[in-house]
Amino acid sequence: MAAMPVLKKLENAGFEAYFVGGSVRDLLLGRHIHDIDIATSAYPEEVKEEFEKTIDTGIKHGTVTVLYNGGSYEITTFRTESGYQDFRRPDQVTFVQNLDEDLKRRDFTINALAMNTNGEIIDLFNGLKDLHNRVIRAVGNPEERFHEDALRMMRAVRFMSQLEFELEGETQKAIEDNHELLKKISIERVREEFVKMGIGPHSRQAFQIFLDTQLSEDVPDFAGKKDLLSIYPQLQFSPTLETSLWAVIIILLKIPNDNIGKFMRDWKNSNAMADAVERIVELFDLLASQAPTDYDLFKAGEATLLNTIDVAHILGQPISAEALVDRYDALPIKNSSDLIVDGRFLIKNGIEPGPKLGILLNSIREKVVEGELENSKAAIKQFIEEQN
Ligand SMILES: Nc1ccn([C@@H]2O[C@H](COP(=O)(O)OP(=O)(O)OP(=O)(O)O)[C@@H](O)[C@H]2O)c(=O)n1
Repeated sequence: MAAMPVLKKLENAGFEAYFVGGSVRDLLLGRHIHDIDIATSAYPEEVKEEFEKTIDTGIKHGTVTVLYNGGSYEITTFRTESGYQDFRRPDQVTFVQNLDEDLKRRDFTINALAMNTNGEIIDLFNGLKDLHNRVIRAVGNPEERFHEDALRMMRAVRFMSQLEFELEGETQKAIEDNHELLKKISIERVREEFVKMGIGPHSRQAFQIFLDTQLSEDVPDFAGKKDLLSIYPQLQFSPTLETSLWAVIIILLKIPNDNIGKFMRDWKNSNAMADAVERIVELFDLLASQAPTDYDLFKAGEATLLNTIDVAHILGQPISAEALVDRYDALPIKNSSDLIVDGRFLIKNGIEPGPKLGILLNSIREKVVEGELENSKAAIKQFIEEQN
């Protein structure tokens, strides 16, 4: 790891230092590491003495950002948090001289792992076992962890979705019992976790837990809308882009067109995001008003990065995967680039490369566009054989 020299530098200066949190978890899962957090026994002033380029990111909370060898590292003094205010951020930070106390204050076992300069993992709460079994479990008493920071309940469902993990029973129960604490959390912080959940690979499963635990009832705009939102976990495929996620949510919640801008602003989205989402919703409105063909659904899916089946589902015209696959081959084409075959297909079917091939391909395209020939490999193959 290119970050190792940073740990070694702190160690050489006589301090303890460990990689902690998400980077250790993601390293062990083989995931991309985007932020490297380091916990150390050194106080912020001592960290600053060791490195030339530093930024006082959160000096009161013990965090200094260090720029070293082209990388950026958040170095935080071992700490516990005591006296939480409004179930939000720690009110008071107490620096401690050992790693154990620091790890104890963390949210989930898989986020409470540390790694030292020898690459050894410090695992006080069986985080490795939970990583292996793909489980999100609160460190220690889940109620306490959620009272310290209620956002952690959203983080639980976000990690489920992002990492494709299950939620451990006691942790889930504590969310069910304490979901109302989420009301205290700012929409900006909720938004960040909601979006990560919504575009993660396991978002439908996580969304189901978001609804089942009643967390959704404590989120503005979602309260009392469980019935409408319950379509989301039934989608065949989940959004991979923020714009698609918001469009799906707005369509499911039946937000009137005039209110989309306000809804997007209330959720602290940018104007560009709001505009993009409005365009997607307009497309859905258009389709809903004109009995769309399979082709329209397919193209709308392409435009919104959703699955054709989901586009149909969201429009209230459910179609099964089997039915769609049966009809897929026969989709009429409206655009020449949608032809199901190309020159290589003609060559494979006995047409010599050359001008004749080009002419034949053009005439196939014209016939398909005119609806005289089915856009399927079988029909086109038969047509080629008839021409030869
Ligand atoms: N409400 C929170 C937020 C963070 N943490 C701890 O601080 C670490 C870093 O937090 P953060 O950067 O927000 O999340 P990551 O776990 O690193 O995940 P990612 O960066 O992938 O979002 C977490 O791993 C966890 O140990 C916590 O205990 N409670």
